[in-house]
Amino acid sequence: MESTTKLSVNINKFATLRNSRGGNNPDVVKAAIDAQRFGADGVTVHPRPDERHIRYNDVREIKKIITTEFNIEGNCSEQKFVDLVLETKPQQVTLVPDALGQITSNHGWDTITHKAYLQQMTAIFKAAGIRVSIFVDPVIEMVEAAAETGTDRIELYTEAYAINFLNDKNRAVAPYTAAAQKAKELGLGVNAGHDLDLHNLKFFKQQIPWLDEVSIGHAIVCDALYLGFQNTIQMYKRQLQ
Ligand SMILES: CC(=O)[C@@H](O)[C@H](O)COP(=O)(O)O
Ligand SMILES: NCC(=O)COP(=O)(O)O
Repeated sequence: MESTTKLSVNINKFATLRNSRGGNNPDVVKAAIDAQRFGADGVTVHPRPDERHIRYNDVREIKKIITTEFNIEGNCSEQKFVDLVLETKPQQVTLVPDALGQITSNHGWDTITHKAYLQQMTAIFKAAGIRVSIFVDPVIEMVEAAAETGTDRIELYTEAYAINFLNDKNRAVAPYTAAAQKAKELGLGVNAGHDLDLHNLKFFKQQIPWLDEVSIGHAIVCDALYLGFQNTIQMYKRQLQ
């Protein structure tokens, strides 16, 4: 039997648009409420220290209206991020090794080099009842070392898949199916995200039917400009069936 893959809608880009003009339009709390109303299985935010999109206070406000799953992504080397996660207690925290000022996420954790540190951080979040997911490239050794941190899940960084899908989808997905298979053998859940879209999502899910969750933001917001937010969310949900 195929498992259900959850769609968590990343609303960072609503905040980017709001911040470009000041004021509160679009309202990111409303975006989170509507995403859930329109069928999203969860809401993802990725606050960064410069608060250039989602602000720390947005996270507190969004937490109040979450009825599905709240996933907070970010770099746990920032104490402010750790404090925010422990204060707001989302269902899931995704640990992403972004450098300061990085335009968007561009690599996963080196779980071998940073294993002891990730063990320590994973234990802190799990003690607070928060599921932990570690953002990794689709490399078997990184998955194996992630499993030794005590994390519940990994999130596969899918930018390379999205780029290579356009040339050769089977070759593009091969490292991801291998990494996801290894994760499954090691008892880890598997999430995925970054540059997933209406073209490449269905094939990814077909190749990794046990995928637990995808978090998608940029493409959903771009598609919503033409197709509407509700319709877009429903279209993405159908790719995961
Ligand atoms: C971890 C990951 O791949 C996404 O969270 C990505 O970083 C989205 O963030 P931006 O919307 O800031 O690009
Ligand atoms: N974890 C990935 C995410 O939240 C959204 O990434 P993207 O769809 O904005 O590239």
